[in-house]
Amino acid sequence: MSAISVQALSKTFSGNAKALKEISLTIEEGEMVALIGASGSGKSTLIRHVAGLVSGDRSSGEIRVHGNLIQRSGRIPRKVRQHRRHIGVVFQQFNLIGRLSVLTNVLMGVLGTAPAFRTIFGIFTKSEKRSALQALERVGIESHADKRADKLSGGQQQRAAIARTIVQGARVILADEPIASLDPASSRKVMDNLSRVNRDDNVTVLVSLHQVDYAIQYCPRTIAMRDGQIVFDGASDKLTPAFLQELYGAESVKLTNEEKQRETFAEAEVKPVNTPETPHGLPVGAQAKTVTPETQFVQ
Ligand SMILES: Nc1ncnc2c1ncn2[C@@H]1O[C@H](COP(=O)(O)OP(=O)(O)OP(=O)(O)O)[C@@H](O)[C@H]1O
Repeated sequence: MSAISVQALSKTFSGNAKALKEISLTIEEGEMVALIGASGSGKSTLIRHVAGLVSGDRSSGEIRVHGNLIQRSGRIPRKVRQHRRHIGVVFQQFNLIGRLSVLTNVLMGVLGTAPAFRTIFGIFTKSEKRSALQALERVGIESHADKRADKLSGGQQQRAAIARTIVQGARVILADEPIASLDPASSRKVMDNLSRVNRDDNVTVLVSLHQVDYAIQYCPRTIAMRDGQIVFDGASDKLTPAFLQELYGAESVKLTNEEKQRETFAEAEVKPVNTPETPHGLPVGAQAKTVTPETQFVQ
């Protein structure tokens, strides 16, 4: 049985052109797959549909995660809550509740398995706390357990979000641009953690990335999207410079000042990933777009 199966998924937002056009894909258990594509190509929309947060068009087929129906013909069944338990979601931002401790945020992973009153009042068992601490240890931030979540750096917050998926017991992690606003050193730590959970726990990971170099380094398989369609699905090392230039077009050279500064800073601090100079026609570690709050979905 596949970990993720998407059949003929289409999505039309009101007043907009189709964001997804008859997308079909299958991801097997234990795979780590990158989702790439220019801004607006449909990556976030696809991830949110797989997570069961958004429903597709009526004309759509179905989405299953580990055989469980997430949606069919644009309808999300009520039972989806049960199935979402096994799906960990990591977003670019807003992953944690800032005023709560890091440990409590990670303990939120037991939501769905513990009785509602316990999670509402923040009553967790010793063994739940122990497993949350162990998860924090696995992602290397156990010393921050008692801090307010909003006191952590962006990269540490992402690692806490990964720890939460571990506590949740997620069999699939959907990560939507988890490193888009991080410097290369933090990005690498987040990707290392995702990769470790994938390798050690056989958790399937689908991660959308703007940094093609990270996709190639961390994900054996890449799915590339353009205008709501899959235009490449295969081994990441088969991506060619010509294809990537075409995929990103002018975006590949459109770096903001902030990104340029981050790159300059990063070069001084750490060696970039895949050191060969722009092997895929993109600046090393560069983001192929500018992320703005407007590009985020409202949950
Ligand atoms: N809630 C929404 N309402 C209307 N249109 C939307 C909505 N969400 C996304 N879209 C549109 O759907 C298309 C795909 O957007 P999506 O955010 O999935 O792309 P993306 O590849 O994730 O881009 P980015 O990398 O900028 O996040 C875009 O044209 C976008 O404007």
